[in-house]
Amino acid sequence: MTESQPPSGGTPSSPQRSAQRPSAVLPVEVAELAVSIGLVPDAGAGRVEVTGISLDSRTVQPGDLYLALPGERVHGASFAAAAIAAGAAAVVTDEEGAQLLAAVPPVPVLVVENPRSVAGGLAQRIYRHSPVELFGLTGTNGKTTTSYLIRSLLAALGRGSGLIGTIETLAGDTAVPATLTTPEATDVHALIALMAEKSLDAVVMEVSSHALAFGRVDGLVFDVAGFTNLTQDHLDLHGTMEAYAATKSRLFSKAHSRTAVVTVDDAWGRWIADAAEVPVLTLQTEPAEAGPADWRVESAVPQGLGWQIELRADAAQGEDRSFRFRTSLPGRFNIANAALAVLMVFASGVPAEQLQRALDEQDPLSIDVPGRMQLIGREPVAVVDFAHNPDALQRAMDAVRPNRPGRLITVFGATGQRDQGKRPIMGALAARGSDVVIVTDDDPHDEDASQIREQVLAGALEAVATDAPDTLLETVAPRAAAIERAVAMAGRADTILIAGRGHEHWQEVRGVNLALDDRQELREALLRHGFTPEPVPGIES
Ligand SMILES: CC(=O)N[C@H]1[C@@H](OP(=O)(O)OP(=O)(O)OC[C@H]2O[C@@H](n3ccc(=O)[nH]c3=O)[C@H](O)[C@@H]2O)O[C@H](CO)[C@@H](O)[C@@H]1O[C@H](C)C(=O)N[C@@H](C)C(=O)N[C@H](CCC(=O)O)C(=O)O
Ligand SMILES: Nc1ncnc2c1ncn2[C@@H]1O[C@H](COP(=O)(O)OP(=O)(O)OP(=O)(O)O)[C@@H](O)[C@H]1O
Repeated sequence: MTESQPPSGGTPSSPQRSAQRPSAVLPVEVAELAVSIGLVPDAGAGRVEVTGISLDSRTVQPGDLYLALPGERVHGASFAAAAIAAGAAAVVTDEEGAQLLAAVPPVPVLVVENPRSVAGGLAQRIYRHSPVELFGLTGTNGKTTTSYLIRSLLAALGRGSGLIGTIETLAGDTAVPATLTTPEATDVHALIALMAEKSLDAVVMEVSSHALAFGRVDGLVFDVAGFTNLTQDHLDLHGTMEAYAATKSRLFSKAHSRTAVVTVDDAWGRWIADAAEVPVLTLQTEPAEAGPADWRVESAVPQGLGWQIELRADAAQGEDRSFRFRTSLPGRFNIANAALAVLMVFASGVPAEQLQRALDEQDPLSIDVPGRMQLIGREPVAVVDFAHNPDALQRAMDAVRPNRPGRLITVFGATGQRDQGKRPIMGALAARGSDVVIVTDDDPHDEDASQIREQVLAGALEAVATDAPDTLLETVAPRAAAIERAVAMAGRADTILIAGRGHEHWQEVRGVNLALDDRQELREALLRHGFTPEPVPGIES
């Protein structure tokens, strides 16, 4: 099965502010919603009904409840008039928002201390839906890959599932590019209701640490929650690794899950497993880290670009049980992703024999995941990968490093307005792990791109000055030109790794989304230099 169509099958473009909603929502009285958030409704509110909820005036539909949140940049109440003009039937805000509402608005206004904290509960009440099984994944790296693997495995078991994640939301035959990894609570509940309406059996979703910090999954209880790993990222939001881990661990509280599978290859995984309030199956995939675990990867033998894997239950589990399966995905880390996918589906209650049969007969873990270790060329080996934090970059380099004569040429940059501390670390890792490093732009957002490059380069230069003296460093600012440069210097025996943007079709520079797709650029550069690229699903040949 291949999932690498361009989202929506349409022309790749910037993500749209989309409001995917179920088609039929029974109206709910504002008075009932007011009571649910601890307010005493005034007399008029009972007669007003709502059929949807949005926290963005630009996605308000007639009959919506508009949730006016205090933002980092602006208060949502500034857009209440626009929301009401678009058909909002009522507004929920805080004291500050209420002050900002210009005249007396023509719709009921509910005032609460923290409107974000009521978003999930309100959305849940508005979009009541029939039950669907929920799989939720958290961790620094591997969420997207593992969620595609779970979805493919569920399909092999004859179960249709929707997907909510970094790349896109998939609801039946509809694919919409994502703006956030985990959408806001208002949109998450609408999406799940839409998927239930489409008679999907399950929803697989990525739960970012931002989602847990900002209540985006409030009101959701995952039947199976999964943890991949925790390494440095997002410290701009969390401050410390301890705070980052504590935020992740909220997924494993009784409020958010029923059962869990936790990868315990790193100490943070052990910490998450110990802190969990729900029953946990622990999974160990790195043989070197042998410690107690309910399940462990017994063997992983390279096969093609991927792996043949055996996953075995610890004897203490009572039964001699194992699963054998293949994945075509390269890189040692994909052993962990594949094993987690299998165990999460097993933990959902699928009988072991049925699961093994689906693994044997349909090879469901051999799929393409857009922009994740995607092979664009074989001679030179040319790979696009979404690695955008230190651990992912290290693992991506380890996965593609040539075991033959030939150099590793790594092209990457760092994103603006995110965890600045990781920039020099990634520069140093790249310099130590590659023969040539080309520092370029990623998503500078509103930051000065040249300063970001300098911070990356500072780490790389330090590594060259100390323990990587032979590594060649270059800076080529425009990303397309950096890819061209990498291909221009490559011979057939070399390997090119383009890290960072993966599946994305644009680059955000000062609020403007500029069209750019690493896979397309790399493909075209290979052709220009007389190499033969691989066909890439969703990318024009
Ligand atoms: C840091 C963060 O998460 N910020 C989120 C926050 O933005 P903000 O507080 O700056 O909002 P604002 O621009 O001040 O606007 C205030 C309010 O007015 C509303 N508004 C604004 C403009 C308008 O015309 N109409 C309108 O109604 C906004 O929807 C918002 O509710 O509230 C917004 C609306 O809900 C979010 O879109 C926004 O996410 C931004 C886009 C973002 O980039 N978040 C990233 C960091 C994020 O969440 N990433 C994670 C993890 C990714 C990973 O693992 O790599 C994710 O789950 O995607
Ligand atoms: N299990 C893993 N351990 C470490 N690195 C991984 C793992 N899985 C994937 N990676 C690396 O991380 C990159 C991102 O993978 P993926 O998109 O699956 O993770 P993610 O958690 O969804 O990340 P994000 O939330 O940033 O989208 C991959 O391109 C790869 O380089």
